[in-house]
Amino acid sequence: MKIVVDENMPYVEPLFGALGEIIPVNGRTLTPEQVQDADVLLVRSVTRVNAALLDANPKLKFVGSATIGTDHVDLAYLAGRGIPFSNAPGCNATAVGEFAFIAMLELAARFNSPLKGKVVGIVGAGNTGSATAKCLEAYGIKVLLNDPIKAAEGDPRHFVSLETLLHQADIISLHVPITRTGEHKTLHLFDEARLMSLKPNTWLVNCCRGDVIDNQALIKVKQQWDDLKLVLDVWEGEPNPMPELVPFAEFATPHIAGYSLEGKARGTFMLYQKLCELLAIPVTKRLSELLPPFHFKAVELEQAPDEKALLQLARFVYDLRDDDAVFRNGFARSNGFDTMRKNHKHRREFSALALAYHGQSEVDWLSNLGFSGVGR
Ligand SMILES: NC(=O)c1ccc[n+]([C@@H]2O[C@H](COP(=O)([O-])OP(=O)(O)OC[C@H]3O[C@@H](n4cnc5c(N)ncnc54)[C@H](O)[C@@H]3O)[C@@H](O)[C@H]2O)c1
Ligand SMILES: O=C(O)[C@H](O)[C@H](O)COP(=O)(O)O
Repeated sequence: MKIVVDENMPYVEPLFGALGEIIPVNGRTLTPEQVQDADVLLVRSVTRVNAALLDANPKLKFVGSATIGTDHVDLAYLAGRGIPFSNAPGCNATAVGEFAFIAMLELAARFNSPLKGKVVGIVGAGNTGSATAKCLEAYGIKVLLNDPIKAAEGDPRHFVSLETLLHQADIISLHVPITRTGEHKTLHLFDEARLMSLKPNTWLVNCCRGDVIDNQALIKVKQQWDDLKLVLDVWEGEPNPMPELVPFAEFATPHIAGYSLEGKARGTFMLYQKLCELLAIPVTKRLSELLPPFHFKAVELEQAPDEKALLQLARFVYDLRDDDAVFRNGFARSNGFDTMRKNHKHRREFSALALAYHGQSEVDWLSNLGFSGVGR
């Protein structure tokens, strides 16, 4: 069995090695010739999976994408040909939630304006939006959710309209898929008019898809309103973000919000499980076997952390400033965006860090935030 795999997908060898011959490829430049005799194709978000790529392959048995988003895959085409497809919903939700939360803590520290006491509006209350809300609520932050689709489906959580959210939230975090048609389309959901309607001193975090914000309009608005603070992980025109926009972002990163080691491992593992199911063979590998130990065994707390100490703890796990510095230095270089993504030193999730403390009940919220081993 020939398994053609994006070379940026970790843990392929230990999971798929026994199932067939693994052929690593550059996902961004993958050609029909490279995939014409594949039995299995495993991609990430940079590969357009469509008729142009696959028409020449008569034997494909499975396509997997180790991602949450599916906007790069022509699902109707695969269904029409009867080729099973699976993505990895939720695989990197914790990573994105923690990324957004850490970004808010970083902004709070940079502008000496505590996160505690602010209201955060989350647009899109699926896996990543809910993971962000979980972190914020664990820390005692009021969260407003906007998701007209979930609301209409009868999701029991309380939802507000986008207008209410824009009016009441101090921070807005975007967690919608990119959709270009329909009643709830998200393409340029944040267009010039909506950006102009943001409250003074709003913080806007985008780690879903670049074109959910009209980036040209964002530049225009930022030229007028310096008090709008931006965290941008995703960009219109990836892998070539608008160079004028980058200096306007407080934190700028190359679409790596979901790049925790745990998230990437979960993504590959979910595809392994799916292929085993399709081939009717047992799942013999375990996700926990894949992850290396974290370099800090445990951190002992003398007292329950205040916001400054919480940021220090978060930085043990992931220091966003490092990725921001690398991005500013490298995004404009030829192939810079993709090179940064390829070479990204995958960070860990809060769960990798154990915390030790005498008074368990005072720090229960740190367990809810995701740290492990809290209390002793
Ligand atoms: N930056 C990254 O590394 C990264 C990582 C993971 C996911 N993503 C992106 O984030 C997106 C969201 O991921 P997810 O796992 O939360 O997906 P999800 O499908 O679990 O949730 C998306 C939610 O958005 C809601 N929604 C759709 N249109 C909306 C609209 N117009 N207004 C408000 N809500 C709307 C849906 O009802 C759904 O609940 C993905 O599609 C992907 O594009 C980016
Ligand atoms: O949709 C997703 O899951 C994310 O955007 C994902 O993190 C993208 O990463 P990539 O597949 O491009 O490596």
